[in-house]
Amino acid sequence: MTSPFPQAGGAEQGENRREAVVRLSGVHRHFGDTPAIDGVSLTVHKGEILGLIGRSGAGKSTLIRCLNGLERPDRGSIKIEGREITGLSEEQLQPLRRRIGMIFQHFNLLSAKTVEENVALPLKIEGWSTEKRLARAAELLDLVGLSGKARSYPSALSGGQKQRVGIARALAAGPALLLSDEATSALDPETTAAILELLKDINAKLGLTILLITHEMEVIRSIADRVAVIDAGRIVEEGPVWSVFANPRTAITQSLLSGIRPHLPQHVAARLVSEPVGEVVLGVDLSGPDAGVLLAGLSGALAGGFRLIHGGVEHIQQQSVARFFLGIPPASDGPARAVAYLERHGAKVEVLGHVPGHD
Ligand SMILES: Nc1ncnc2c1ncn2[C@@H]1O[C@H](COP(=O)(O)OP(=O)(O)OP(=O)(O)O)[C@@H](O)[C@H]1O
Repeated sequence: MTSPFPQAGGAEQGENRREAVVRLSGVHRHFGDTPAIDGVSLTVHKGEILGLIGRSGAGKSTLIRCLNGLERPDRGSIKIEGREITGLSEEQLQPLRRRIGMIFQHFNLLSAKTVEENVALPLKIEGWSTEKRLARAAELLDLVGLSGKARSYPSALSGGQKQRVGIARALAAGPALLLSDEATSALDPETTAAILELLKDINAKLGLTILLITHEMEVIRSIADRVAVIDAGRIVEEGPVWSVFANPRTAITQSLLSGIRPHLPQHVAARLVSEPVGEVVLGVDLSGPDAGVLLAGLSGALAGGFRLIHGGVEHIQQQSVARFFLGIPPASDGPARAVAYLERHGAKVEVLGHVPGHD
């Protein structure tokens, strides 16, 4: 049987890496005075997982609706697999919509149909025979780890299982793109991790291209290759996930990251003063291979030592991304030497203030 999936595979995948599945150029969609989408240019490359993150009202839903042709941009271009969709009629859009599989926050399963019927439904629309549909549904349920549930009804499933059915259904017709719209927002952390792991697995196994819409940086960190940050209808920052985590340039990205990046503990922050009394507190950001060994080196370079107040090193896409807070004794040239040492090793250092009493 030929596979309905876009195939992954060594060299072939490497060559296709930069091929665009979706390309938006200068897309605008205004509602009265509200620029819901305000000049968005964004490309989703074949085989990648692109995370699109933004706060409520940033324009994510409008962008999705433009992508599947439910909303027409005021201007700009949207290409799916190289084909311009903005001028197409409803009828012309139908086959293109089927190139995009979608999964949703609330799963959107049909409660009166069994799991296998839900999964097979898109194939009915494609005109597949019952036998072929059920065989494909069985294959997909196996892929998402739900082989034993084919005859169950959605009401008998957990949230995580329902989303697995949603994923199987979205993949049924062999889409070019899987669009995940807040697909884990209704799930607990453990189930979220399992579903994200499954998406990552399918991406690796099948080379499936995924556009992941979310308001949670945690989700982006777990599985995305690249991230684009949308704010007030504009893409304000875009890049490899590790790079944006290591060096968020905009206030909105910093704010979206604030919940999951180490920050100076409140009780220390409350005691910070600007006058040069007591220990100097430094905020240090560093990405790259040196992050893990930097502190050992700093220890050797500073006669008076230092205090690790908070923070650590995490690994994103095989890159180490470090963020920590140090207390340096004020004596002699310790703080200046610490800053010079850290900057020499590529760290971004911020002098946050002094903590009186910590001498
Ligand atoms: N049909 C509409 N009519 C008028 N304004 C709209 C319409 N759809 C969206 N908007 C406005 O466009 C902006 C972007 O909305 P959108 O729903 O795309 O944001 P979002 O990022 O998806 O938010 P959420 O995460 O809350 O769903 C908001 O200011 C919203 O009020």
